[in-house]
Amino acid sequence: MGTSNRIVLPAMDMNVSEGGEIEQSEIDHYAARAAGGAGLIITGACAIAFPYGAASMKEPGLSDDKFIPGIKALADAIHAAGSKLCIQSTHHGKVARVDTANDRPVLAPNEPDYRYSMDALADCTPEELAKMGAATAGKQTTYHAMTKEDIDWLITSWTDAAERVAKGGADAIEIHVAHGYILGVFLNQRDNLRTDEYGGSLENRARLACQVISAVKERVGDKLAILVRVAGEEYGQEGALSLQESIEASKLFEAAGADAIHVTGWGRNPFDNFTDGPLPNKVGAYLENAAEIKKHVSIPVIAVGRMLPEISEKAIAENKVDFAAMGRQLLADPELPNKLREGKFDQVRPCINCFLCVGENFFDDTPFCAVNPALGNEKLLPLKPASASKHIVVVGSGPSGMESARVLAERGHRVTLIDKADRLGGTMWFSTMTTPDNERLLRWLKSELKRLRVAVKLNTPATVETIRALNPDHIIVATGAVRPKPDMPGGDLPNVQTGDTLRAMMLGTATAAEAGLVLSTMGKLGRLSGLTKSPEFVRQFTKYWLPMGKNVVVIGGSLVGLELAEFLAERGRKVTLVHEKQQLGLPLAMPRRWTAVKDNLAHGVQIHRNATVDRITEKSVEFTVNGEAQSAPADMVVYADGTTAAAPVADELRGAGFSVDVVGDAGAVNYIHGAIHSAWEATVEL
Ligand SMILES: Cc1cc2nc3c(=O)[nH]c(=O)nc-3n(C[C@H](O)[C@H](O)[C@H](O)COP(=O)(O)O)c2cc1C
Ligand code: SF4
Repeated sequence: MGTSNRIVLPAMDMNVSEGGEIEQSEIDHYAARAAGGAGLIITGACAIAFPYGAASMKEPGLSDDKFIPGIKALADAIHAAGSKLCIQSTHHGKVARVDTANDRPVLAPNEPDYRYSMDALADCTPEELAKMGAATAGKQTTYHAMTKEDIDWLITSWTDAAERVAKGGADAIEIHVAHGYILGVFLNQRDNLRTDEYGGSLENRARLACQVISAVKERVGDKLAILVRVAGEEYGQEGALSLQESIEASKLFEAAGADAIHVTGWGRNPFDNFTDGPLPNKVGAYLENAAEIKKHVSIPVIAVGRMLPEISEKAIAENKVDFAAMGRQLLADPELPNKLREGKFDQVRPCINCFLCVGENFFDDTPFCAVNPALGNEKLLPLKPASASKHIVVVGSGPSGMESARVLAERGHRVTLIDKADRLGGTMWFSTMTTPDNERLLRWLKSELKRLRVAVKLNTPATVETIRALNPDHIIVATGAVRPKPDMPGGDLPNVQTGDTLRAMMLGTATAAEAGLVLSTMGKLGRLSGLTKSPEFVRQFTKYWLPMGKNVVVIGGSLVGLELAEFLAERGRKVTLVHEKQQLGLPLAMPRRWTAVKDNLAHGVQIHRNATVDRITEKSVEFTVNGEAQSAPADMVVYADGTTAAAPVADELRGAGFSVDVVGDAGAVNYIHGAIHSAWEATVEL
């Protein structure tokens, strides 16, 4: 059931519209978010001049009447679900990869003089680089400085596109004046070096956007509301669009006929600044900019950028902004608005800010979601009840075990979840310390297990006897990976920890809260005199944190090692990261990987790539890079490599005659995304 409310689905391209035609799976995707209660659905970018100015050949087109039936089918589905439809309209300008792919010069105000650093690409695999460049392989982007005729063509194309949007029965059109697309590039003094009436002053730079807005208003203003998407600020380069300029531009857009301003953000370098904008790491990242713009216009303002429900509600109640757009959160849980309306806050599946969805955009691929396997496959929802209810035992309470238990219980099976540890969460519990967003997922999974009355038995190792006593019809083994000590000279020294021993150390005697306290206060002891009075804190601190010493060497710079290195360095340790490959941070999504590498360097982590460890001593790690022997001081060594899938218990149980499936890292190491997806696949039809 859709409804009128202040929650907006912002544009997120699905990359499925082959040849510009809106696909049924895309309609299902948006309709699910409308049925989930979002008041307004904004489509992903649609190309006004498709295929010209498109980012990909899978972007919906608005350039021909043949696209109107697709818009109509989408509008009907959204309206049937009780929501409103807005089509985002764009010309991608300098990021129009389709133009480069077809040897067409891309439109620009002028030949750009700004080239960004490509250093981050050193952390992409050859496969990723090939996929990223697939459409434009071997092609050189050339630019065409727009003439007055090109400008007239653009305005006409935009108004014709808007007319098709209106004929398709949509309620609104969003005109994109941000994210490095053509109108955003004209607005920016670093990109726009023109000396005619379209360059120079802010009024001149905003002229093209204003002309598009007023031409669209004149043609279809009685049928469509006009939203304008603008960056409240651009990050990563001095002299790029400032908040003050954005305020002035928004006033001009209002005067030109805009009915609402949608405030986003933009990082100037897609490799260095992507997690500043357009996809922020920070909660409520653009809210203050949106609030500031709202003070200067009289039309509604939409804020986006990790607008979590709690901050959205407050911001709207305080009249700071009028609407909250929630992108990734609605990918993770399309039912979020309905759940909030019904007071089921605990039931909202959280986005863990992993950037995997948008990572696919770099490859012109369809986004998938780490925590919502039904994204792009909405027909699978709601979950179908099991044809016969069985008793299923799930072994292991990491994300794959908990997700298996959740799906099975939701489908009507009787589920018992056992774990040898004394708490739920497996390695995810540990990862919540370095990656706090994972804590939200853990909390949600726990509360779902409670709601669905899954029987949880902790301190219960899976042996043939314990399982036999439970008498299950089927078993899901989700025991996670193993992390052996390093097989190298000195690998068994007491100063060497693996993910498993570190976890066991924390699990052994600390409660989650205590361990979290110890870790989160590392290095800040002097400022925490109140806490140091707690005997438990002193005990934990003395036992775990002090012996770690000042110098820590992390061996292995994949996902875990990279995040752990930053975590320790942030808390005052002198960290050296020794990594055997070139690319750091695999398999983190590229934008998050790039940021993590940058943050490690900013925190002073000494990074050695392509390094082979020769031996570990009680005080150092000796390694070789390009034939040169090197040494790093080490009071403690954390071995973050060598994670291996293994499920010996599955073989044992199969040998005893049980029916068994293996999910998560026990079957194939793929972290939270792999854990959730493999659990879903094993259970959605069981
Ligand atoms: C997979 C994906 C695709 C996106 N595609 C677009 C797009 O086509 N046009 C656009 O203006 N923004 C796009 N965005 C940015 C979102 O509209 C939104 O501004 C951003 O995700 C920040 O909001 P959030 O933190 O709520 O996700 C995309 C984001 C994601 C995650
Ligand atoms: S893939 Fe990750 S960032 Fe994207 S919506 Fe899902 S959980 Fe959030």
